Amino acid sequence: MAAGLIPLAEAQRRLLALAAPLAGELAPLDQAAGRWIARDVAARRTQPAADLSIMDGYAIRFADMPGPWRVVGESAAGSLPGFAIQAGEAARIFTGAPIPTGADTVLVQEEAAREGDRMALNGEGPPHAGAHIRRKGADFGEGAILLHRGGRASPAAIGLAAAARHGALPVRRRPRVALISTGDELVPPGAPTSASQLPSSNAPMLAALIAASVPAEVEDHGIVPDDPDATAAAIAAARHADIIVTTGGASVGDRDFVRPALIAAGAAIDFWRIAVKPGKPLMAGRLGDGIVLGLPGNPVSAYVTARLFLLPLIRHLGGAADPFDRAVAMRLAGPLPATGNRMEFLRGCRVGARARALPVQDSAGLSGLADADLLIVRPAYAPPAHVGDIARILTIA
Ligand SMILES: Nc1nc2c(c(=O)[nH]1)N[C@H]1C(S)=C(S)[C@@H](COP(=O)(O)OP(=O)(O)OC[C@H]3O[C@@H](n4cnc5c(N)ncnc54)[C@H](O)[C@@H]3O)O[C@H]1N2
Ligand code: MOO
Repeated sequence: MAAGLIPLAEAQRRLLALAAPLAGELAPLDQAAGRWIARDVAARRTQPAADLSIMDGYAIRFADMPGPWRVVGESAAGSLPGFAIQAGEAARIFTGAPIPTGADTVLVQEEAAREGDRMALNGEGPPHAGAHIRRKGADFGEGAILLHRGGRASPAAIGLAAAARHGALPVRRRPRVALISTGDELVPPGAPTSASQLPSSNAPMLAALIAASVPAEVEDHGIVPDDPDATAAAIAAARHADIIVTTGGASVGDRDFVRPALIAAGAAIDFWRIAVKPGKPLMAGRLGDGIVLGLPGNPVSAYVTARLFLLPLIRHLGGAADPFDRAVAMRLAGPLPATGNRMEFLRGCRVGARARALPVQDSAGLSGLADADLLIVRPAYAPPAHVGDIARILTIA
């Protein structure tokens, strides 16, 4: 591996080792969605709570097939039938209604002919005893562990929690993320620019990436000029955050003030510079109770390192058991050159079921990043790849 550059997996491991998941709190279901479960959650009821009809029709005894039957009552969702059926009797029943005692099968109404309290078979009838009944406890029983610590409160998990009589869920606090953009050349998005200036695109891009991906409270601390005092002041103003993210000023130039400013503020830098392209000058460390993550200034480098480090760190602090994006395998639609001493993340597009790298791979090229719908992951020191070879892919939403 390249001298001094930390391999991706080691850097990711070291970053997550810098801090433990945040405290848990009980959040109402609408506040819990998308966050991670802080402790196992058990069902507070059995679902269904009784044997229920899956269809509109008649509750019967299968032994009485093929009828006819005398209809002796009705069962609708929301109340328990206060009667039982005997031999030769049926009960009108609706979807979701409890099965009366004595009945063991539901005959769907499309296969029944009714006249007054007489009902006869008008079709094939139920195939077996127990047909069209959802059994008590078929979904879950009271006391069963339904949601596990470290799992995500997905939309389905929120529905499951509600069904299990939980109005709130134990989840981790949302990480607070402070974004600091550094560079004399930067102006706020939308402001006029001269030939020596450019709009700061990293903070809005990162805020949007976080909003689309993970639960977090994001604060944009704006643009800081390339100046040691201004950089120190910006870091001091962001110290309450769980994660301070800087972009730019992370490389080796004389005007790269972020690392010295962090060290002066008391940060313990754990690593700097990784064997990843784009994204080499990534820096990570601890500052007080928080984590500082210095992303490169080049916008594509900032995006890629945010995907590889910032989102997993937010998930880790947020309590996720599995904080990393999973790569999927796809065949290549075009050849790729050999790689050098860094692992590469190439911007690419789907071509049918295959992946093709875009022709220009500039780490400042936002139009290419916006066109891309995937990143092709290439190991360091890989030989050229050919059409049809299998590659690892990270998707871009
Ligand atoms: N002699 C060397 N020079 C460079 C090296 C190196 O190893 N030796 N590494 C290069 C690599 S790789 C990268 S990536 C860049 C990253 O450097 P920095 O993180 O210090 O970033 P800056 O120099 O401040 O900016 C780089 C580039 O990105 C633009 N930028 C910065 N912030 C923003 C923003 N918020 N929005 C939009 N664009 C931004 C900035 O204007 C620069 O053009 O260093 C190489 N150099
Ligand atoms: O690490 Mo840099 O992002 O390759 O341009």
